[in-house]
Amino acid sequence: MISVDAALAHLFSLTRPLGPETVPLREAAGRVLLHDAVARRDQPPFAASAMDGYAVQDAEVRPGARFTVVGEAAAGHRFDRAITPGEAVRIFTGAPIPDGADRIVIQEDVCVDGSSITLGDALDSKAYVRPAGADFRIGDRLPAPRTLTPQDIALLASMNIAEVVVSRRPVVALISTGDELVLPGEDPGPDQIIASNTFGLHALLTSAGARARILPIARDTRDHLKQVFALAADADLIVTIGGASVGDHDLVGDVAQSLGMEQSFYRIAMRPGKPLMAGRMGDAAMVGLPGNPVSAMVCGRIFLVPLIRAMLTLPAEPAPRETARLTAPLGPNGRREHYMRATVGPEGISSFDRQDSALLSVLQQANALLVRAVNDPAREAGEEVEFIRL
Ligand SMILES: Nc1nc2c(c(=O)[nH]1)N[C@H]1C(S)=C(S)[C@@H](COP(=O)(O)OP(=O)(O)OC[C@H]3O[C@@H](n4cnc5c(N)ncnc54)[C@H](O)[C@@H]3O)O[C@H]1N2
Ligand code: MOO
Repeated sequence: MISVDAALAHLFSLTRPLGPETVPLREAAGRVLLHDAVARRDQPPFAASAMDGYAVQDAEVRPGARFTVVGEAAAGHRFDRAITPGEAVRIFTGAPIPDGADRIVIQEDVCVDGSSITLGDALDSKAYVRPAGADFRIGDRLPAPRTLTPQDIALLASMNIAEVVVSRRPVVALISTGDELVLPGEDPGPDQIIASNTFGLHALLTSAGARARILPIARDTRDHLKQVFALAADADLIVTIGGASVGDHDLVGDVAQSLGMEQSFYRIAMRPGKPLMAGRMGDAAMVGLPGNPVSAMVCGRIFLVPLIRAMLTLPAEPAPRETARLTAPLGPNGRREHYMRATVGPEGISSFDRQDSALLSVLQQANALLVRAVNDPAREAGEEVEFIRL
C-alpha cells in the first residue's frame, strides 16, 4: 500500500497538460485560459458621463448659475464642438463628454426654462465624469492560466476579444463493471442494482472541466471487458469502476494488463478507496476505482479532480484542505488515511456515525470529508481537524 500523497504524485506523472484550442467567447465559460488575454482598446475609449444631466465647465458651477443649452450628447452620439463659457450640453449616461466640459450637473439639480437652465441651491458635488481608460487600458492583461468565470467573459468581451485560447478538455471514458449493474431507468433483475457512482463521477468530472463519456457496462467476463476497453481508444483518461479488489470476478487489473496497461501502483493506504490502481494504457492514463459507491466518489474527489485540473494546465496540487473544530470526540485512526463523511458549519465539524462505503445517502448529506491522518490519535471535541469541502 502506498500513501495518498505518493499515489497522487504517481497519477500526476501519468498525464501531462493537453494543449490548446481556440474557442469563441460564448463557449469559453468554465474553460481554462492558456494564453494571457490582452485588451485591444481603452475602456471607456473617451471620457464619458456617469449620469443624465448637463455638461458644463466646473469653474462656472455655483448655486443659481445660468447656462444656455447649445446641443445634446447621447451614448453613441457625441456633441461635435467644444463648449465655451456660459454654455451647457444636454447629456445622457454613457455619452462622450464634450470638449471644454469637465463636470456633469445631474438633471435633478437643474431648473429648465426653454433653452436655458438654472442650477439649484443644493448642488451635488461630484463631477460624474468617467475618465478614458478608467476601467482598463489597451494592453492590460487577464493572466493565464485561469478558469474563466462569467465575470471574466464580460471583461474579455469589453476588451474586444472574440475568441480565446483555452486548454483542450480531457476526454474521460467511464467503464462500469459488474453483472449486477443496470442503468438508471432500466428494469433491474432480482439480484441487480443500479449503476450509481458512474453517474456521480460523470457529474464530478464534467464539473471539473472534463468531457466524460459513459461507456456500456462491462459484464464480468474477460472478453466483454476487453470489448468495452476497445471503445475507450480516443480517451485521455480511462476510468474503470469496480472489479478492482481480490474477488474471483475482479478482472479489471488482469484484463487491463493483458491489453498493455503498465501498472504504476495498486492499493492505497486510505479509507475508503484502498483497492485503487493506476497506470498507462497506450496514450491514455488509466485509473481503476473501487466499486463501492462512496469509495468511487471519494477517490474521484481526491484523485480524479486534481488529475483533470493538471491535464487542463492548472497547478498539479491536491484537493484544498481547510480546518474546523470538532463538535464531538473521535476515536483513534488506524493504518489508512480516513476520509470521513462529515458536515461542517459555523458550529464546527461532525462526522456521521455510519461510515460504510456503500452508503450514498450519507455521502449525499455530507458537505465535507474530515481527513484523519494515518495513526491519528483520539481527538477531543474542540480540537482542530482538517477537511475537504464537497
Ligand atoms: N477479501 C477482501 N474483500 C474486499 C476487500 C479486501 O481487501 N479483501 N476490499 C474491499 C474494499 S475496501 C472495497 S472498496 C471493495 C472494492 O471492490 P471492487 O473494486 O472489486 O468492486 P466490486 O466488487 O466490483 O463492487 C463493490 C461494490 O460496489 C458495487 N458497485 C460496483 N460498481 C458500481 C457502480 N458503478 N455503481 C454502483 N455500485 C457499484 C458492487 O455492486 C458491490 O456492491 O472490495 C471489498 N472487498
Ligand atoms: O476502500 Mo473500500 O473503498 O474501504 O470500501
